Amino acid sequence: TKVTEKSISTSVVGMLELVQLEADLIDSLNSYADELEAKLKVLKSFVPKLQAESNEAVTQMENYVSNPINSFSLIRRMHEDWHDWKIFMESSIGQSQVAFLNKAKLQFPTKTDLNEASSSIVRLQKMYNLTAKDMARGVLNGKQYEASLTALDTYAMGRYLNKQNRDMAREWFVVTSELLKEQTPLTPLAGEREKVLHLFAQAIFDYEYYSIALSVFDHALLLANKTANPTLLSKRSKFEELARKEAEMVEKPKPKTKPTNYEIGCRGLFVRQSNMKCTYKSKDSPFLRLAPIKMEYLVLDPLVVVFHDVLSSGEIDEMQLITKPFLERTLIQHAFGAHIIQKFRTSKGMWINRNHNNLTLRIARRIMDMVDLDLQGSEPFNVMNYGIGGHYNTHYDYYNNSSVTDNRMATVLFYMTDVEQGGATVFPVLKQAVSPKRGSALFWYNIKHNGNRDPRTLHGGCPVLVGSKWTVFTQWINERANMFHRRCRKLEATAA
Ligand SMILES: O=C(O)CCC(=O)C(=O)O
Ligand SMILES: [Fe+2]
Repeated sequence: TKVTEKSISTSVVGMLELVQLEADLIDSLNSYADELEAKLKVLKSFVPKLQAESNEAVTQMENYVSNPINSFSLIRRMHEDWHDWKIFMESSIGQSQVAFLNKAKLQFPTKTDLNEASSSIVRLQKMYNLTAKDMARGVLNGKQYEASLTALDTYAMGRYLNKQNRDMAREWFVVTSELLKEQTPLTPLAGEREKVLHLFAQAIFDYEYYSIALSVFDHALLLANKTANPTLLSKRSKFEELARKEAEMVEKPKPKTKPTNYEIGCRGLFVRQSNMKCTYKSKDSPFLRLAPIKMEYLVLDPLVVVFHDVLSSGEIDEMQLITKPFLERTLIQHAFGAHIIQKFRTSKGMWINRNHNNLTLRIARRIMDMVDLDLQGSEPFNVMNYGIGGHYNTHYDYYNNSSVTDNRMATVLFYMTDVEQGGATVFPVLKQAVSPKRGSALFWYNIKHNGNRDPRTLHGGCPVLVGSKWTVFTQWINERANMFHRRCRKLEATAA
């Protein structure tokens, strides 16, 4: 199934193009201003000269036209010059800039893109327990970033949330009303400040957040600083009355629901277990003899292991380079083979064969060295890039369908970037959270010794809060080629 939706917000790569496009549009707007200015300059310098000539004529009309030279000149001017001025006035300005804008429009984010981006913000807000106010000021998990939202941004969030969560929408509209008092929105259609405030007050009123609407309305009156006219005053008393009723009706804020294990894990609040064990895996293969792998056991049953520094920086760069052009919105596989886009999983991804090139072959060999499993029959590498709020909700990697004969017995997950905040891989049942670290890999068994699926391996990729979870790539290892290991796992033997 081919997806045509661009899904800009689901990957950082898509966002880079948007940044460049906006810069180009601003340049174009600037040259539009230059053209306007050039036209204006002609006018401003010519009009006074025209006026001087005309003034002389008007103040002594008869005298002026009785001179043949003046009258000839007047006739000629009226016959010729004013046609030229008409052409000048009618000549449209900035046509090339308008054309550029029209072309650029094709690349603009769609309504779906904006909805996805909004839903990512909501996801982050819920998952990391963030306030709208902090987010608007660029404070994420207590850390101040050089980023902020405008009143138009926070208003868009309120509008998005209005139908699904009025409490959260209210929070965003409150921030909007505060921002409106500090700043004038940067939109050419807004006009003067007072008018903008009235427009927002009305819009928020229409969404039935009366006390917020009233506070914006009052600020508009304050700015106008003149005795408000009767129409405005009667409107205000309507706002006020509804705001009063609203205050009586507002329910107490609901007690916060207890965070789930997944949320606790994503927030980095699992207690670190102290019985962890580290070792070097060094025998068996030429690669390992040269470069022993640092192994960290997170859980022994089911086995969950982190391998440190297993991909070099150069290998990662190359991997990103060859996969970048092919990243597409990841789909979730559903019953009957249907693939659909889901909020459940927001990322861009692609499949790449293990025998794609020397690098992928080398990585495949390394996986076998690391975990002593055969990759024959397993799916290709799956490369992923998570964008704003990108995540993969909790799931099992194995198929639950009993007709599946070759299930994903184990998973290796390589991290190709550090993620500044968020983006951990969390196992809520095992109470384990692994933060992405460029070059390291996470490994676990999905299937038990007896061949049964192991539901304790439930896991998910937490939403990325800050940073880009760059192409985590996953190798799901199927079991058919590894029947022997199901009963006799070398790795676990090493651990014991
Ligand atoms: O990105 C992650 O941390 C989890 C990815 C995952 O679970 C998967 O690819 O199956
Ligand atoms: Fe998974």
